[in-house]
Amino acid sequence: MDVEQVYKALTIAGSDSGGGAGIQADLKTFQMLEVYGMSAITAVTAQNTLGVHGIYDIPLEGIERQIEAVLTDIGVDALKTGMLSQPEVIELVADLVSKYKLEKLVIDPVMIAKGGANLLAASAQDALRRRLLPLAALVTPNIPEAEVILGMEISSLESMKEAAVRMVEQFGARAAIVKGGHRTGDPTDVLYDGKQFHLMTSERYPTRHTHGTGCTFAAAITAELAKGKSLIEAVHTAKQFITLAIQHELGIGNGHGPTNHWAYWREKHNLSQLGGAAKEQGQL
Ligand SMILES: Nc1ncnc2c1ncn2[C@@H]1O[C@H](COP(=O)(O)OP(=O)(O)OP(=O)(O)O)[C@@H](O)[C@H]1O
Ligand SMILES: Cc1ncc(CO)c(N)n1
Repeated sequence: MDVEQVYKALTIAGSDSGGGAGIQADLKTFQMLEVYGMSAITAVTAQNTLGVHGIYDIPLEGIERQIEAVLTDIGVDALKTGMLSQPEVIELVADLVSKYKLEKLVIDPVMIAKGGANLLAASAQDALRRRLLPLAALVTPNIPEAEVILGMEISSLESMKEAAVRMVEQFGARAAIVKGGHRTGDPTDVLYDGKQFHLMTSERYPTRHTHGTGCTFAAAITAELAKGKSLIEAVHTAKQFITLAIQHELGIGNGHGPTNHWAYWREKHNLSQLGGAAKEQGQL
């Protein structure tokens, strides 16, 4: 029987005890896209679907050792960053990405959780712009994050395009995708790859269960890049992955619940979907 190659991806991010965002969302996504997932935890959050109840930063040395342990033995085909919390963590990640010449770096510039908790110190914004963006193969801001990074208002498709171009031309990312989840109507994400725009629109599902959508989307892109897919192919697969994950919400928790990380795999294998949406529609 044929045996296929194993591809490896690393996430450097915060832990979400509720399992819907952060490290947990990333590892679930890597697994469902058949990529071997590894993690370096930057902060532990006590979190559920109702909000963030505590944040406990991991000492810098502990973060460095996790990343070095993975890189010096197992190696990575692609990596992503999520919640980096403090400016020193950004400096450390930038140093290690340069030291190990890691090319396939996806930066999800996580700043604020859906419930409003701050996941990136204000003092870290400058380090993010100065140190991390120039190393990014792709940066994946939502609209409020792009507004903070660029100091501009984004209220139209045209300004989303301008924001994506500025991430590349002014801050040195090789590509940028500005996500449209925070606008009304069917969400359009704007990708600028340094040469041209690619617009991706999906149906908007009217659900409150969108906790961790950004993490899941960026993790899916990272997994596909790890397999050697082109940026455009990776983003298209990730868009399908996140759209199905939102469509087939699990209906877990009393607040903003997680997305369904099984949905893409189950659709691909022609299996019926798991979850709360089916229950509400009377199918269970
Ligand atoms: N209700 C929805 N229906 C369909 N697609 C959505 C919906 N909300 C967001 N998306 C899509 O999900 C992806 C993630 O976008 P979003 O803007 O929600 O990220 P985010 O704000 O960084 O997420 P988070 O901070 O919760 O992790 C994008 O492709 C976006 O278009
Ligand atoms: C740990 C963590 N990372 C990222 C987000 C953003 O969704 C979150 N809520 N929690």
